[in-house]
Amino acid sequence: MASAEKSLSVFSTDELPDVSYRRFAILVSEWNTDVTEALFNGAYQTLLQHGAKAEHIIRGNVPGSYELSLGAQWFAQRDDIDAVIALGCVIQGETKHNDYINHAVAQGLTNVGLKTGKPVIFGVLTPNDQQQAIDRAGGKHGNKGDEAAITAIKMLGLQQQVYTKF
Ligand SMILES: Nc1c(NC[C@H](O)[C@H](O)[C@H](O)CO)[nH]c(=O)[nH]c1=O
Ligand SMILES: CC(=O)[C@@H](O)COP(=O)(O)O
Repeated sequence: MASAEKSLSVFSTDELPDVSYRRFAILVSEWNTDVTEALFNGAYQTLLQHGAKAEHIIRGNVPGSYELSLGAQWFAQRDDIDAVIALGCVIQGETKHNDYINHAVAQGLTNVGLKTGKPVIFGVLTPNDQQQAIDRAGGKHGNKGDEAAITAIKMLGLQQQVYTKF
């Protein structure tokens, strides 16, 4: 289902876990900052709205989305971080550079999650143009930052369920 058919900011909040004690890292790419700041604000506010504490949320900036994977690994390896949200915006350019970035960061973030066993959320927009990015960072299709925050919360709930013995 394309974002155009489903708002990135509309989701079921039934059965969300208590995250008042959970600690989150939010990584933000410094490319396309008008977009990534909107993604950050969406993610940050959504975490607060669903029970996370401001003092339990740490922000880190990376030069570009390609660096999100290493930044995520550094945070995810910390004992006091429960989940990492990686935010970026890679707009298609004239060459295939965006493809290489997107594939690298998608695989890189996946690998960090699998290696650490912690939720590492892919909050990277990969639009064809600036308008598509704006539409997904608080525009007509919602905010992928909101979606990334809810995804982190839901995965922590699943983790708690899985590791709670009968
Ligand atoms: N063109 C975009 C980039 N490019 C920079 C890379 O992410 C990386 O920082 C560089 O290749 C050095 O390793 N990054 C974005 O996040 N968005 C873009 O549109
Ligand atoms: C992916 C980007 O937008 C940036 O690296 C510039 O890309 P290009 O050189 O292909 O226009």
